[in-house]
Amino acid sequence: MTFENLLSPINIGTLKLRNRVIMGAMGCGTANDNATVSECECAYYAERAKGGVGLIITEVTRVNNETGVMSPRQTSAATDDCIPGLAKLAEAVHFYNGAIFVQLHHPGRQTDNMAIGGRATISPSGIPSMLVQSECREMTNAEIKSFVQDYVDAAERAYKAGIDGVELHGAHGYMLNQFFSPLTNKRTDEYGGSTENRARVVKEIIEGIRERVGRDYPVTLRISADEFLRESMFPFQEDGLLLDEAVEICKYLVPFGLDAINVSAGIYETMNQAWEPISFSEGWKIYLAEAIKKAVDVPVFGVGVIRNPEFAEKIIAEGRVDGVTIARGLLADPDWVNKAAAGRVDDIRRCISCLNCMDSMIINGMKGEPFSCAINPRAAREWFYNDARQDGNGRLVVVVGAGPSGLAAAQELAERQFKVILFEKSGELGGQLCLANKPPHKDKINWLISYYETQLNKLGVEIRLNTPATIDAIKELAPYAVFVGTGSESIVPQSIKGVNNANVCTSTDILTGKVNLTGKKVAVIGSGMTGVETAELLETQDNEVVVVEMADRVGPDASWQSFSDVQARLIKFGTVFMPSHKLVEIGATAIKLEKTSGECVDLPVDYVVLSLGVKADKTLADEIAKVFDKVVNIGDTAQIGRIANAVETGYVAAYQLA
Ligand SMILES: Cc1cc2nc3c(=O)[nH]c(=O)nc-3n(C[C@H](O)[C@H](O)[C@H](O)COP(=O)(O)OP(=O)(O)OC[C@H]3O[C@@H](n4cnc5c(N)ncnc54)[C@H](O)[C@@H]3O)c2cc1C
Ligand SMILES: Cc1cc2nc3c(=O)[nH]c(=O)nc-3n(C[C@H](O)[C@H](O)[C@H](O)COP(=O)(O)O)c2cc1C
Ligand code: SF4
Repeated sequence: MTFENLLSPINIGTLKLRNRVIMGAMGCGTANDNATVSECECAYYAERAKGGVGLIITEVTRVNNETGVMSPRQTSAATDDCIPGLAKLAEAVHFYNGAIFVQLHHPGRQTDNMAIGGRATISPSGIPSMLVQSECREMTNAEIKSFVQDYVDAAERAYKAGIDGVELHGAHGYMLNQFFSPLTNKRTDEYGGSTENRARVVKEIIEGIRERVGRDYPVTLRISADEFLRESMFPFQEDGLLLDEAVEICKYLVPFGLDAINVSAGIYETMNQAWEPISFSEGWKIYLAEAIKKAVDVPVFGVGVIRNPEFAEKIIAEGRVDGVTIARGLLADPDWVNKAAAGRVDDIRRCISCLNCMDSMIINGMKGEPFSCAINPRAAREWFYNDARQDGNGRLVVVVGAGPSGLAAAQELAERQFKVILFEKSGELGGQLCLANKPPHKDKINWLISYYETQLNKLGVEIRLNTPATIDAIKELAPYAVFVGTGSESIVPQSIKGVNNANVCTSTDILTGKVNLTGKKVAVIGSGMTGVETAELLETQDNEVVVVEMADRVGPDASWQSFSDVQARLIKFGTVFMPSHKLVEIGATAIKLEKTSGECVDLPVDYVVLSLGVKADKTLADEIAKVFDKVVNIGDTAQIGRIANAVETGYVAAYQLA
């Protein structure tokens, strides 16, 4: 397939893009402490420009440093001292013939009071976000006029810096979205009421920018064309902004000087519709962009789980959208466009929608560190891992274990031109990925397994399947270094009476199909991601499932988005959740659970599935460490974690091998 539509140029106003792929904005947390653009940020975006993307949209960029702050190392365009950094960024992207817009943003009510110096957040009607729950107050009419000027001033700074255009962030429940939406805008002045009044603030921003920098400077709008409140786990009593009205807003605003529309969906309380967990299918919300495209005469871009060039090509060829916006796909693989153009589709490392990037944006953000990608350890770290050395000189490295840590290590070592022999005791690559792909809706995990399989074969890694590594076998090879990624195994606490009974197994047994249950009443013990995903598989196999959790809430350590996605489906199945209950004894027909109060209850069940986490078996690792000089433990063998930990430890150790 040649992707002739996807790779054909398109104009956004006066700006000609080299193809129809836009990199969607992602909060990356790579700016300097004073919110100016850093070298790390330039390298991160430059890598995507080098990878061939048509247009890059930066992360949410502040237009106001007082009420408009979201996170510590977020880029700002709110003051003139930001102009030199933005100019450097423009240069870095232009060097690779790319184009870049700054996404101008104000969070309104969707930020923490502490992030804005303890102030109340501001929004059109002072209604607090149910998710963020920050104190919030209504903006005065004068404040709105000043806010418009903030946007105009920031756009002028981008213009002066040589940035190619600006995207007004009117999506995802932030300030401009708060003005658009009848949920958050109950004003009775000229900025509230009718659709036009609710869009007025953006009209004034566009007019102000046009007055300042002329008609030719590209200005686009990102809009959540449906807030999906009906899908929320929060108790909304109204519909918020729906597609029909979003279409009207776009029709109304375009004539004031918008050059393109970038269509997304969702607000914080419906963030699974904004940045989707693994269960959402490719391009599921493209129909929103399609509807807007029918109503306006400027290019319209659609977003959401676009992972394959074939899919992107198809929706453009069918005239549903003018181009695609890809966010996480370009985080996971900055060379997505170049690989598609070269017909190397199999080489694309497709994003698996695990949302580690979003979780890390929040957690790392608090520590002042950039976000990260579970499967691309260089993402937002291109500045640090910038040395593509080929210095292995054929020296032999043995990698033990073909889980994600071993696979990532083998790939980097082979790229450095070490000779790699990979021992795997099972008959397939992937380690626990071959369990992670079994629950419903998790087939994207297979993309990662096949990516590594393709890469390792191309790189000439010698893969020895069905071959447990032994000290003797490794000794015979006299390796320069040994990497040990033997993973982990399920925890089965012997302190629980009856844990070895015939009616007890682990989630691994269910996922591998070693134990097949149907028509049974099953207690899944432990409500981490593996527990609830196993529960879902059991529900699809016609079992009646109870999830038992010792902590006072289910999914205590799980990522909220991914967990709530599975939980919502389990609720529909009728799964019962029992937090604050600790398993103490297993009998043939019932289990004994201890409540936080110390009281014990009996729960009749046929079968018990333990999902109590994993522990590393380091026996082999310890033996290897005694015999060989250069030994590195990676993945769960080094530290129990998830894919992100496995891939990062494998890659970094291979990158650093001296
Ligand atoms: C059901 C389930 C779902 C999951 N879902 C997710 C998810 O959605 N997202 C996420 O981030 N993480 C998920 N995880 C966790 C993730 O899969 C693990 O964190 C990751 O696989 C750990 O990688 P690893 O390389 O350290 O070890 P493993 O994946 O455990 O791989 C170790 C490999 O070493 C091999 N091995 C062991 N001993 C030897 C030996 N002596 N010789 C040769 N080979 C040996 C094993 O056969 C295995 O293939 C899930 C885990 C499970 C069980
Ligand atoms: C970590 C992360 C940060 C994001 N930050 C922004 C942002 O700053 N501005 C924005 O408009 N959208 C943001 N988004 C949404 C993405 O631009 C995109 O719309 C969404 O992830 C769905 O598209 P994808 O499947 O191609 O990633 C973010 C998404 C993620 C995962
Ligand atoms: S962290 Fe996960 S969701 Fe985010 S870009 Fe990487 S693979 Fe995709």
